[in-house]
Amino acid sequence: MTTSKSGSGLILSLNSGSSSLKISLYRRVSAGHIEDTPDANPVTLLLISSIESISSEPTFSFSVADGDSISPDTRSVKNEAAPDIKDHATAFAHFLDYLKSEALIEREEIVHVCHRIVHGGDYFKPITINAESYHYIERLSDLAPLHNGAALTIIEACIEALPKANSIAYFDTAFHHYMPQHIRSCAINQEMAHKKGLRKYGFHGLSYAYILRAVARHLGKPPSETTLIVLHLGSGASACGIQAGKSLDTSMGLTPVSGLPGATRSGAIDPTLIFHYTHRAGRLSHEKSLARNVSVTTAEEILNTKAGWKALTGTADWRGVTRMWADGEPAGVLAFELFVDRILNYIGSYWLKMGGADKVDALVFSGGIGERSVELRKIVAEKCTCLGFAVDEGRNEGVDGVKGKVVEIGKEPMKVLVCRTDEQLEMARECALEPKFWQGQMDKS
Ligand SMILES: Nc1ncnc2c1ncn2[C@@H]1O[C@H](COP(=O)(O)OP(=O)(O)O)[C@@H](O)[C@H]1O
Ligand SMILES: CC(=O)OP(=O)(O)O
Ligand SMILES: [Mg+2]
Repeated sequence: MTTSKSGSGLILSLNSGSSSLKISLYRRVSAGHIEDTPDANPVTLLLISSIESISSEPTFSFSVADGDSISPDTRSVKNEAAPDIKDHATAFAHFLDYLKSEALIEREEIVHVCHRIVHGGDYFKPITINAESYHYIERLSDLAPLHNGAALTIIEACIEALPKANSIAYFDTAFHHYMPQHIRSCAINQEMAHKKGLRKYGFHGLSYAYILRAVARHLGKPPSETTLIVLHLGSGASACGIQAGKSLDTSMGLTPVSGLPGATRSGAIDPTLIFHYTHRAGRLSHEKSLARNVSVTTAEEILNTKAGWKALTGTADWRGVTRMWADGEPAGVLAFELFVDRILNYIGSYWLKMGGADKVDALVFSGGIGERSVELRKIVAEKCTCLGFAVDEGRNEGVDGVKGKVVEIGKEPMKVLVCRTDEQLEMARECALEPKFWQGQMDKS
């Protein structure tokens, strides 16, 4: 264990996903050694923890890191069911209790807590949490019903448990801030659109920023010259066309419900469908599964929590869907084929928009499903053969056994990659590189 009780400069990074809470603790390296280059790694990982399947069968895992790698044989490795966890706030409380019981660090050593906030609205730079920014993020909760409210409950818990630490919000939407106007705009009355902020924002931006840098490094190119089609496939799934280091287009929209379907989300549908689904669409929902500070209509509640592969198959876990598909169960076959079909919509679109084989450097899979589903990667790549993408079966099946951030699974001519995304590291890195967050901090490392 590399933590020291006397040291300072610890950064806690919290990533509230729709089905998970991922937590990493880092030490900022000595300020004298920090370079702000795309390759700089200004933090050292100390420990990592995650709570997955929060709203179904929660599991808690905790590992102590050895330098930059996780050492699974250390005494504090845990991976167990955690039935006491009900939501993100209780997940975070469970983590803090475990940290305390292991006495690995003094909580006072944590200087900054980085929070992944999915919807940042007009904020596109990290911002310290104060009353004003807290309320701004709170007002956006209805535009990310599975995320912002849950993240705010964790911010509150942090302020209480770590009163000396500074809470900083990092936004998923920031990476997409400079999407061209005609791509982020909707074909509606523009006066209304501007007044109410009705446009495409895009999400998973911390993940895309991390992937861009990791893949560019792998390819030996500057990020600003790297063009990728990236699939971030998890409980929330999205695609992004990254052109010369910038988000050109992405599949999620005003909220994370649009684009690809997810574990409990519908993805893009005809906007009038919901009025034919229920005559109560516009009424306020009283659904208890959403965070207490989220207030949405029945339509939004249905499309966010009662759709996706959970609605199609009864399970929100892609592993279960894959089993059903492999067994030929009609519901599993429908969910699997539907997901593949929708993914192809975006690959084809971004391929065309970004100039095809001459320009696109790679197709990248990431997120809980993209990083782990051998079957999904194989079938998506097979469907993209006409674009020059192909997967090497042995490499595709062997991904779990290969270390590193980026794994090659393709065959010539086009690159197909798996990137193990790390939103926590993306936030901690930005935090460590931002001088204003460290002014007045003694560098004791
Ligand atoms: N071995 C696996 N094969 C396929 N899918 C997996 C596997 N392990 C986890 N998953 C899927 O990944 C999803 C979680 O994705 P992740 O990106 O970690 O979550 P979140 O969207 O909450 O951030 C789970 O719901 C599960 O369906
Ligand atoms: C934006 C989003 O859907 O995030 P996640 O996949 O982490 O739930
Ligand atoms: Mg996620």
